[in-house]
Amino acid sequence: MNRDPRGSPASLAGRLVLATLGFCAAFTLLTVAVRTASAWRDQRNTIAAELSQTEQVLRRTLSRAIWEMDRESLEAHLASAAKVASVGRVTLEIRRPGRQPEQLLVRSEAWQPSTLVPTLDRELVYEPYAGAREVVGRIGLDGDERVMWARLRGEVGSIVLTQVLQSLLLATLVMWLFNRSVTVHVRHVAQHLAQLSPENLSTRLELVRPATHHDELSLLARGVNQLQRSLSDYLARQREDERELAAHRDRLAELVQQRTEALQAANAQLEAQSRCDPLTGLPNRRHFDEVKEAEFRRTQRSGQPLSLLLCDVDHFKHYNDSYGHAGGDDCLRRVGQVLQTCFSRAGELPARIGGEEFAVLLPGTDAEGAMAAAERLRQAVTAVAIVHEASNVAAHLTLSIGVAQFDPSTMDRFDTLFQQADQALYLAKRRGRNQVAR
Ligand SMILES: Nc1nc2c(ncn2[C@@H]2O[C@H](COP(=O)(O)OP(=O)(O)OP(=O)(O)O)[C@@H](O)[C@H]2O)c(=O)[nH]1
Repeated sequence: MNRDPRGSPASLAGRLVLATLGFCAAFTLLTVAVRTASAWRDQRNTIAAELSQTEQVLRRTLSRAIWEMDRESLEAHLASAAKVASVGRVTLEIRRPGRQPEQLLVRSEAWQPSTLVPTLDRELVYEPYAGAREVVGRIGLDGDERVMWARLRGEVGSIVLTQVLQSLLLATLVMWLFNRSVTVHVRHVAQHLAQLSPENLSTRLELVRPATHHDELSLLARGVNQLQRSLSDYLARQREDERELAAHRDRLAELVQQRTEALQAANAQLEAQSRCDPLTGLPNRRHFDEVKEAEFRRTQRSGQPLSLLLCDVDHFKHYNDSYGHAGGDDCLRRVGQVLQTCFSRAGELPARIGGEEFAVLLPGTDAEGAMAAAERLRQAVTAVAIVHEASNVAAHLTLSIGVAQFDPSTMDRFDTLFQQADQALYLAKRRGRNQVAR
């Protein structure tokens, strides 16, 4: 059950009953006041009627008793009149010709004069024979206020009792009807709403009562079911959108991955191409320069030997002139293949460093080893037998090779080693080409 912020039960039926009781109490007060005023009037009229009735009963007998001077009878009648409940006092004035009027007075015990109760005052007339009417006295009757109040109290008590009973019965009926037709269903709706979750939105709200009832509660139930349907549709759409979004996200991630891999491959290719001579496929001058410095420093640190071969195609200008530039390119390509074949061990670095110039870096190889390797290369190029008719050295293409070994005592830069290999190459050229010099 919901409770208000102060913790007291927030019962609609309870509040309705309190309001009904409050209204009934005010209505009862008003009704009691009106009915009491009416009862007051009725009581006065009743007492006036009783006084009049008493006077009518007494009139004749008293008139005769006065006429006949029957004092005993007079007093007896007066006493019986005083015994009537609503009569508080009886006053009798006796008139006789030639005499002072005489007054007889009978009153009930503790009677008090009051202006609230009715009184009655009549002449007494006696008619000893037809046509002879004579006034023999007066009779006065005063009502008894205490009797009127006692009767009024009884009547007001019954009025109050019936009104209170009526109010209580009405409040009970209202509460019972309200509980049965409203509170029970409102609680059911609240319980249904409290148990709702995205998983059970399809559970319809059904009021426990005949379906023929069409009122505000039916509207409420219809509204709740409509809202549940809308929410359910909305959540389904949202789930579908999320699924699509996730699929798009996965596809996007896949595309990004593919693009990244393609970019990385392209970068790697560019990186490789930037270090590769496109004509021969050998490492180019840039790659050679990077590696040579690293190997030079490593040799300085480790004390391992390091040798360098500088190779130059003999009379290549004539070759170009004889077989054209394309033929020259093809020739360079074949020389490159020979270099790659001869120096394929780990650490060996053959490279094209100029037009028809090649270099070979040989880490861990001393001068003798380098000389032998250079000779093997020279012979390998000769063995390929690339026809070079314009050469005055041989009928085939030849190589001149300069060899130098790193000497830590005299060399502090790679350039020094390079210069020494270049001088050896120059020497090989000068000695007649197609040879290895040191
Ligand atoms: N086809 C071709 N020719 C090139 C390339 N690079 C340089 N050359 C040519 O190679 C020739 C080198 O000639 P030189 O420097 O005079 O040397 P050489 O003719 O080999 O004479 P020696 O070295 O003294 O034997 C030049 O004619 C250049 O044009 C190239 O990539 N392709």
